[in-house]
Amino acid sequence: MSARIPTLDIRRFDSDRDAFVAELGAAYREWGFAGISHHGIPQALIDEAYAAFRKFYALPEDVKKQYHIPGGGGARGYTPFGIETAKGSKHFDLKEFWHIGRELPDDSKYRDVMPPNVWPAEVPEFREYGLALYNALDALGSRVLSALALHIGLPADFFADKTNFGNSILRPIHYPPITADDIPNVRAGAHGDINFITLLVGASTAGLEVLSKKDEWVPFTSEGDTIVVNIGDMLERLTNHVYPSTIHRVVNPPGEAARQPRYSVPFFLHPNPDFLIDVLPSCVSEDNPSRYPEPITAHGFLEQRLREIKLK
Ligand SMILES: O=C(O)CCC(=O)C(=O)O
Ligand SMILES: [Fe+2]
Repeated sequence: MSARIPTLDIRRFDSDRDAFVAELGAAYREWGFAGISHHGIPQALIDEAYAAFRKFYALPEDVKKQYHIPGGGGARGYTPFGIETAKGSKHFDLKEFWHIGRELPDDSKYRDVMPPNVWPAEVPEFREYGLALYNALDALGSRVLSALALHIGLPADFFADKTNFGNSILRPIHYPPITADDIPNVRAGAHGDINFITLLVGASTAGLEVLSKKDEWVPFTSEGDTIVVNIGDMLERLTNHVYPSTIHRVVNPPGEAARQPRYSVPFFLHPNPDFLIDVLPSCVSEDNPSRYPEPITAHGFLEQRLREIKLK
């Protein structure tokens, strides 16, 4: 495998399925990351959503803080600068962010663990474009999961009824300009994502780095319409590490470039809260015995991890 993270054209999932699934599967086994191009999400939607998110972050701090929900674990609304801290890190990340969750009817059985969204009144279009991007990435994520399922001998629709009420989050992030010199903090400390898979749209400003199997940091800046898609800890656990949740970080740019802000929008695709993460039999072998004899619900796993990153 080359020292470059592959990018694949997802239209081949329809036109050239077997080869596409094999190549995608190989990329994820090696890197836990791949680029996905030709995904069909309109650039206009991505641009409109980014414009709305930027407008929000340009608001005064006291206005933004009105949308912070104390004790809410950052699940919905705004989380100010200086809170999230990568697991095991001494220094908080240099970012502020917003969480958009799934829209559910109030009588949904998942309502107790998936609270309603909040929306910033100052940016009325935030809701429309945020939800449209949420739904588009949810649909794209389902296609990637179909390919990942086929590659490990599961039916293409294996994940459909396990993610249809997934506790997924769209997270517009703002990394403000860095004005202080010699700070120990980085924009995002080295971490693995918690969820099934993450789809990162528009990571076109440099900074994202992925830890290779040789323990080398490999920059991954997407080009054109490419969306970066990586495996999270829940899918790593379910697949007994066949699909690795790869450590990544966002580094501070050198010199003057640090004075530029960075925006990015990951979509964390989660399973349904009551999905039981129990190692798949097809991912257990003599060479790779089960690493997790005890199953755990997706919600139980999430709670544990939120405490570790200081959001709970
Ligand atoms: O901003 C980025 O490019 C990556 C963000 C990230 O890794 C995360 O929020 O989990
Ligand atoms: Fe991440």
